[in-house]
Amino acid sequence: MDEATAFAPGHVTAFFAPYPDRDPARAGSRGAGLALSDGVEVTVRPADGTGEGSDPAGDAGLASLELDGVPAQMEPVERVLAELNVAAEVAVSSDVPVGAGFGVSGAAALSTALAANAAFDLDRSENDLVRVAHAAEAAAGTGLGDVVGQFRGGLPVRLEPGAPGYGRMDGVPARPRVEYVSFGELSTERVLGGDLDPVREAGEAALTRLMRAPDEAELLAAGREFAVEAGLQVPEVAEAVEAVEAEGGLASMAMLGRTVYALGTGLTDAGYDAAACSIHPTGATLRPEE
Ligand SMILES: Nc1ncnc2c1ncn2[C@@H]1O[C@H](COP(=O)(O)OP(=O)(O)O)[C@@H](O)[C@H]1O
Ligand SMILES: CC(C)(COP(=O)(O)O)[C@@H](O)C(=O)O
Repeated sequence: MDEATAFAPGHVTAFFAPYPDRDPARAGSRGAGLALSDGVEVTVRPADGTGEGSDPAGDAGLASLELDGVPAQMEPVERVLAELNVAAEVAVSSDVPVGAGFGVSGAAALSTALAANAAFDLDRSENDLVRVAHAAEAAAGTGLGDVVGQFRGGLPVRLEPGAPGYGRMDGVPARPRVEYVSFGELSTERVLGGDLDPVREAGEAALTRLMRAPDEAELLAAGREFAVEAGLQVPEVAEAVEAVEAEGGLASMAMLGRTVYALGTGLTDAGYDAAACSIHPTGATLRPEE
């Protein structure tokens, strides 16, 4: 095939308990979040234009990457192509801001894996491609739980950490409208490189709370409590969450970004100029051939 395109939903983590591991396929997080209809589309094109199988010359990897038309770097994408042993040009376009808690790096890695498999006829299974993307993301230090959530869709719950074969998923059976406002980036690498004990403790408490009553309101409430307990809340987000609650709505902080998300019309009701989307029901997918 000349080229292939895949889509992965943005993934907002409501709360997480990180479990790093030397094996990046076993590394991951427990927690829960929201897979959004807004997300990331990736087109993969063989660098030599032939698209015939893997690259025996040994120069496999990323030939070039554009993010919304501008040359950019994304380590998880580079790692996916190196692991799949193909040389490709990658074009990423994102509906959601990068570095702001929507798991753009995980979505780009997962879409790249799905599209590269099609473009190069690699004959890998979906679980295998998810594992490659998950391990690339964990090894790059840009995320732990986004890829498996983005593959599942809905309101994914990570009961056990890790790629397919190691992790275990569940979900919250609801499909709310979601609004979000982003105030900017928060470094995932910096938080994951810091003291994870308080984050893990708060994440475990939030997961226990959610699984007692797994609905959308509890997901938001558990996320709100987690942000405070884990010491991750940032002032602009806290202010917006309070403004939404003052109008009777539910909001919380997107991990890990300076981003607030709300159910329904919570942010517009509080006077914010918010983006709106729905829950992505099925998760990441190859775009059908035209
Ligand atoms: N302009 C940019 N701003 C922020 N990150 C960028 C940009 N261009 C490329 N990147 C890459 O995008 C990824 C963002 O991933 P991450 O920090 O996990 O944020 P997100 O919350 O979107 O997943 C990183 O791999 C980073 O190197
Ligand atoms: C919270 C995070 C560790 C990072 O999320 P992001 O900054 O969106 O890449 C996520 O991967 C998770 O495990 O839940």
